[in-house]
Amino acid sequence: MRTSIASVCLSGGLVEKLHACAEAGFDGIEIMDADLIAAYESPEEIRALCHRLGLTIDLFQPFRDFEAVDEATFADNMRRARAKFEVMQRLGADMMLLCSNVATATTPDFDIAATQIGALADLAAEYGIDIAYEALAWGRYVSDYRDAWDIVQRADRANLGVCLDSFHILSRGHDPAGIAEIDPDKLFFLQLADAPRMDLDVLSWSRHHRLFPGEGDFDLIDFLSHVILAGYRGPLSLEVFNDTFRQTDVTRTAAHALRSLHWLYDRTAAQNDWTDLQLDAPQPPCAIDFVEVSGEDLSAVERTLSQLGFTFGGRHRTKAVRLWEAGDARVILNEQVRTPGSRLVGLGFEVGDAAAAARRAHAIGAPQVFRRTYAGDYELPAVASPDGTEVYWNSRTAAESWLDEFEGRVPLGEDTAETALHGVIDHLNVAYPWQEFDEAVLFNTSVLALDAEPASDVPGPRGLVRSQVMRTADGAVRLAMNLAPPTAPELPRHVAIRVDDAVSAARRARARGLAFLPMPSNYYDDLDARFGLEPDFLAELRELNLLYDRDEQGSFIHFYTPTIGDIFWEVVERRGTYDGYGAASAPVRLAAQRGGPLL
Ligand SMILES: O=C(O)c1ccc(O)c(O)c1
Ligand SMILES: [Mg+2]
Repeated sequence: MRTSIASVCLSGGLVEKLHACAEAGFDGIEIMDADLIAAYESPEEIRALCHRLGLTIDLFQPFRDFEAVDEATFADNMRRARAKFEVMQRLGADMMLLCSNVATATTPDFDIAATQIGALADLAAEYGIDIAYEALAWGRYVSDYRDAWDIVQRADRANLGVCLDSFHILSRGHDPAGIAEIDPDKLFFLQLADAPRMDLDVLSWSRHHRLFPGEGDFDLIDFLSHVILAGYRGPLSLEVFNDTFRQTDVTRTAAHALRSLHWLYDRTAAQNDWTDLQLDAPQPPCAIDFVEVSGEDLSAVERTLSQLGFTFGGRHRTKAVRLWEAGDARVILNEQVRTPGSRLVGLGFEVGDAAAAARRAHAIGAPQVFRRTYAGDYELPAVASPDGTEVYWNSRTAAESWLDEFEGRVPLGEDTAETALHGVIDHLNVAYPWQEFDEAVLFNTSVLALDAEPASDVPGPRGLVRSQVMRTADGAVRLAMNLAPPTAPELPRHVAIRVDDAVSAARRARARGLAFLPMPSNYYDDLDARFGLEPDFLAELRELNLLYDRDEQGSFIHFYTPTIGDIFWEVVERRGTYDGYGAASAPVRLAAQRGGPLL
């Protein structure tokens, strides 16, 4: 599989973009005319640079508003075309993308369009150039790839074919099954982009909101299957118009872009049982094994954990690292760093095959993390997520476990076993700055093998907070992602522990002196209005600062600790088959965290 990327996906000048693409490992590039026009380097210099970097120029694009026009416009369009063919010849580019006319077309007659495009192809042939005709979703008379193919057939030139772009096809809901009808020799080029489902005019949607594969809602695995089964053998090229990616670090975006293609190709090959599969199978995690918090002095975190009912799980035999446990919820406190505060820096997953998970992650391009280990320590393979959080995998068994590295654990006595907190890590909640969010979604899909739930917007005191949960199908692992508002890029992270009885857990925590995040009294009046709760139950919720939600599947009781450093803790109880996160209470919680009387 050859990989390519349109220069429009990246930020900066053309030379910078070419360097970033080569460094990331792309095979080729689509050069956007606008990027060339704005460059001080001549076409010959760009050609030489691409050659030196080992990049092929797979496409020169776009050429616009050409076909189905009146005679005078046609003559001028041919003059324009000749000028661009001359530039392409100097560049050494041998395929031009022709977009369907969105502005100047005056006739819906496909024969006229075909005659004019045929003349363009004949002119291109003089320069040894191929024309790939693409139906833009908002084209005036041609907005469906099947119509573009119709016109290409009518024109019938050897150097004329179609360019398929997943955005234009899937945004309009056109069935990709029709790709099988196209002569494979006429499948000249393929552009791939994902996008979130949106209720927006298709032009704005395309120009601002395209995403890399795996980050949006399109079924690109199905789409790519159709294209490859139809016989396409050209490069897989990314064409993602997105305001964020055009403002972020070009090297990082290029690397991230290539990961999205590797992921897409791997999943498509796996779905079709193609035997040239090179990557290990994804390893969806079975559970969150631990979270790791670091800081030079974590005594305040330790106090909160102990008030919550966590018990001391031992001291690492060689490092300044301690373990706290609440049943199967494990927190590692790492004081080996010299940074103040406390940060959630790592998490561990239990998986079927940790080595396979790590091999796959590295093949997709996730950066490996090396941790200093000592003789007898377990080697947990790990990668760094885009925000720097370290993710560890382990196929822990009763016989062999990193837990054995901890000494001095306090066994639970008869009395403490009764009152200690006992649970599992239900979910983590992490906020991302706007420029890192989509990259994090792709990481969670491609490297961690999690699936995205539909995104939603939660009203917070500083505006809507985009919220997206990524999880395993069985819900055993859930990562809740928030898009931090630009004014608060460092929103605290939180860890939610699931227990069987959150009310008792809250009572015991309060008896141990835990300060809860206080909820406004109005919140409880509203709960009563919404749910008509038993007076005693409502009083208990109010007394303990508990939050509550209910839907057809069940109910949800939970509470929060105040924030320490940039982390806080949540205790949750899911009743029935409740599967949410108490979204209706989130605005109140966010407001309480910002202005609550104890903070
Ligand atoms: O938005 C556009 O104009 C545009 C241009 C070229 C493309 O390949 C495309 O998909 C869209
Ligand atoms: Mg396109």
